[in-house]
Amino acid sequence: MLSDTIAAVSTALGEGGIAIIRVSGPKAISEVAPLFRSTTPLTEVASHTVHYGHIINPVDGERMEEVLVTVMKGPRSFTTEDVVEISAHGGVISVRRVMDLLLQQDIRLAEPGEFTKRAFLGGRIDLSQAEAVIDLIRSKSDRAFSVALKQVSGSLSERIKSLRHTLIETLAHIEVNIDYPEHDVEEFTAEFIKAKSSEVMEGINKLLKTANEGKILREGITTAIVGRPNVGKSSLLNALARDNKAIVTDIPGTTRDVIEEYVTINNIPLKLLDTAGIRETMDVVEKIGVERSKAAFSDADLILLVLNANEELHEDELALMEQIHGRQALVIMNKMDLPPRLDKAKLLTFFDESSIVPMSVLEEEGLDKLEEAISELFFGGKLESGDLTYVSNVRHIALLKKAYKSLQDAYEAADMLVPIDMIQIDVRLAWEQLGEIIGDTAADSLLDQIFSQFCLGK
Ligand SMILES: Nc1nc2c(c(=O)[nH]1)N(C=O)[C@@H](CNc1ccc(C(=O)N[C@@H](CCC(=O)O)C(=O)O)cc1)CN2
Ligand SMILES: Nc1nc2c(ncn2[C@@H]2O[C@H](COP(=O)(O)OP(=O)(O)OP(=O)(O)O)[C@@H](O)[C@H]2O)c(=O)[nH]1
Ligand SMILES: [Mg+2]
Repeated sequence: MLSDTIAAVSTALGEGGIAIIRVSGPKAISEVAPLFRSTTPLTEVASHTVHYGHIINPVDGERMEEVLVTVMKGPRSFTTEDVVEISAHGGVISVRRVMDLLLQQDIRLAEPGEFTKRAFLGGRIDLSQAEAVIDLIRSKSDRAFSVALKQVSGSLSERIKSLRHTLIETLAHIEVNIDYPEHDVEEFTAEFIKAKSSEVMEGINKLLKTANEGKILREGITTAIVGRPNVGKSSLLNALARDNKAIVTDIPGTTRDVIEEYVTINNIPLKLLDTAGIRETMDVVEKIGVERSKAAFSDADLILLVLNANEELHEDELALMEQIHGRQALVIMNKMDLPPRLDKAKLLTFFDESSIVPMSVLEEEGLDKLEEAISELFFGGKLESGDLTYVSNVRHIALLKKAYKSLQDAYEAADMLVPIDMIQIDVRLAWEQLGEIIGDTAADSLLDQIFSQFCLGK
């Protein structure tokens, strides 16, 4: 199969130390060679070697950029094709000059994710490994990164393959029974199918159990800091982020827009949203801010309701507490450094003692208690340690659930001694659904959809 030769900038655009331009495809070496002047022509260098030289304009020989060029010959490369990487001086112009010349050769601009797609099509990685490459780039905490890195190396694929292996054995057994019914007793095959389906269902369940934690690791806990104006919401965001990201003043209504900040607490990634104080207002801008606060409030996985302990509860706060009912939430009694005026007994009609955290953000009191309460709320204090194999991708979760359902159908059919060839259909379906996770049985449209989520140059 002969594919196009593609090129893209693989480093972040903008000013930087070095920019890497990646070229992959059957003509990578022959098409870059005329643009590269060095002691050895590119067509003669050994694989996995680096060469100093200049990118030149092939028309007049003008030096366009000073570079290092790496050659990796397929199949021993990331894409499994011939790969040439050009390390240029970082910067917008340098990258443009090199890219312009490349695209005048028989080379086209790569689509987002196309290098990784080729690694997949070349059989170097399967689909779940390729998807983990996006997770690597997007991960927001060390642990999420470690989980993704393990999946890139094939941890989830191994599990899926082993489950599929069991299903193939089962299908083979069924096949024998259909072809040579005299060799087998139908009841015996039914028992065999039941045992094998249970075994695989158990394996699927084990993976699905990691989904919740996996999703949190991957996406972080969306945490909305809400409350009335001036209670100290922005101060809290700054304290948790250990940064002065949000503007803090003693003027109620300071925060107008939702401010986002990623923090990790005991290895749990949190996407913190500081919101405008919720109140009735005539100010047009503040009004929009309050609407956004309410939207953030409804979407959040965790709500941090901030109260001013120096004031009595306001009716707006009572209304908020009503709405919080049934959600994951903590109440922060802020400004404990001031004389207490808030009636804690009233809070206890809405919340457990353990969900109420007294603090003084100003004096940095109680921050550790809040961090403890958050990790306690989500993982009983700690993330499961040890095994880093998680399913976190919604596509994988949906397919695991489908496969589980198919096997449940197979199990029940076997239990009722339904004709074997009917049961075979369900087992085969489960095998295909699991296969879709690793891309063994995936449609082109699915591949396009997955790889288009990547950045350009990946
Ligand atoms: N410059 C550069 N850095 C990079 C990448 C890249 O493509 N280029 N990667 C990509 O995104 C990641 C590294 N991943 C890679 C994985 C496999 C191969 C590779 O060439 N594998 C061959 C040869 C292995 C060997 O010689 O032992 C193979 O598996 O056959 C390269 C990079 C991160 N850093
Ligand atoms: N005494 C005391 N003052 C605090 C404390 N936390 C915050 N403040 C002060 O309260 C005022 C309001 O703080 P912000 O963090 O801007 O409050 P906010 O809830 O974000 O206010 P809006 O954005 O207007 O909704 C500032 O003057 C802070 O310095 C605290 O623990 N004790
Ligand atoms: Mg604020």
